[in-house]
Amino acid sequence: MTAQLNARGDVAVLVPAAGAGLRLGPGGPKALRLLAGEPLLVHAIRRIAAAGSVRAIVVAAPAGEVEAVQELLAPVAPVTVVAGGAERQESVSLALAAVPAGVGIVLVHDAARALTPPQLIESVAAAVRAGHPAVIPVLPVVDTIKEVGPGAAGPADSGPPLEVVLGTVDRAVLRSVQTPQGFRYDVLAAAHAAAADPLTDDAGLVEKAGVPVTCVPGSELAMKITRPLDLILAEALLHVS
Ligand SMILES: Nc1ccn([C@@H]2O[C@H](COP(=O)(O)OP(=O)(O)OP(=O)(O)O)[C@@H](O)[C@H]2O)c(=O)n1
Ligand SMILES: C[C@](O)(CO)[C@H](O)COP(=O)(O)O
Repeated sequence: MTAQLNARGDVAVLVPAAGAGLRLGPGGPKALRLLAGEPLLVHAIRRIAAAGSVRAIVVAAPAGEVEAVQELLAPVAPVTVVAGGAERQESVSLALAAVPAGVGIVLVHDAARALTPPQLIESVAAAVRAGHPAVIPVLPVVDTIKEVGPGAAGPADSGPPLEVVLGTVDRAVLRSVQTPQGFRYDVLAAAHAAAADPLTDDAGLVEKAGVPVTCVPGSELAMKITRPLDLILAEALLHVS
């Protein structure tokens, strides 16, 4: 059944879904790869549409797949589909240009975080609504983190030189960053308009503009499906998400 979005909602969600998924290996664009028989993008859109504040969804699809993605998502939820760009940041900018007038809050959410619960979408939106201009979900870093550099070359037949440790970073002040990342519409639009070099996330652009970015607790279910093992983990998580 097609989900209905909330016509009185104040949130638009941009879904960058145009990546190749090189780290996942061969098999076509990542957003269209199957998880339990359905494309990752379908899993992601279903969960976004279940978040009660969402009024509009704009998907940035791989350039050659716009019509196919429109057909794929039509039975899932009402979405606008645009062609994405060569970099994630460009895909987000192109989707931002298609946001309907009057939306106050924009969330940017990776299709690759396909199992993100609607509650996380709502908690990010609520923090923006409460007055924070930019909000990101984060998790603590669970491994010990080392700074490394190139080591000295070993014996001629021992392969490339191994890295050496330069120091141990204080992980207590580090966070692993997820999506959805939420912004006041004007803050995100200004940050993208001023963007020079591509960055890996939208909060990075907003930081550069000097706007404070606030953290809320993330979710293990919002893991990014990046490498082949992640697909296996995601399949195991489906019954709890
Ligand atoms: N040109 C791009 C690159 C990425 N993305 C999207 O940004 C999200 C996060 O990117 P990532 O997981 O790094 O995806 P890929 O770029 O596809 O992965 P890889 O680097 O392994 O190719 C994904 O939903 C991806 O589809 C996008 O819309 N447009
Ligand atoms: C936006 C993001 O998901 C935050 O963790 C991430 O930066 C996406 O891109 P990456 O190239 O996989 O870092």
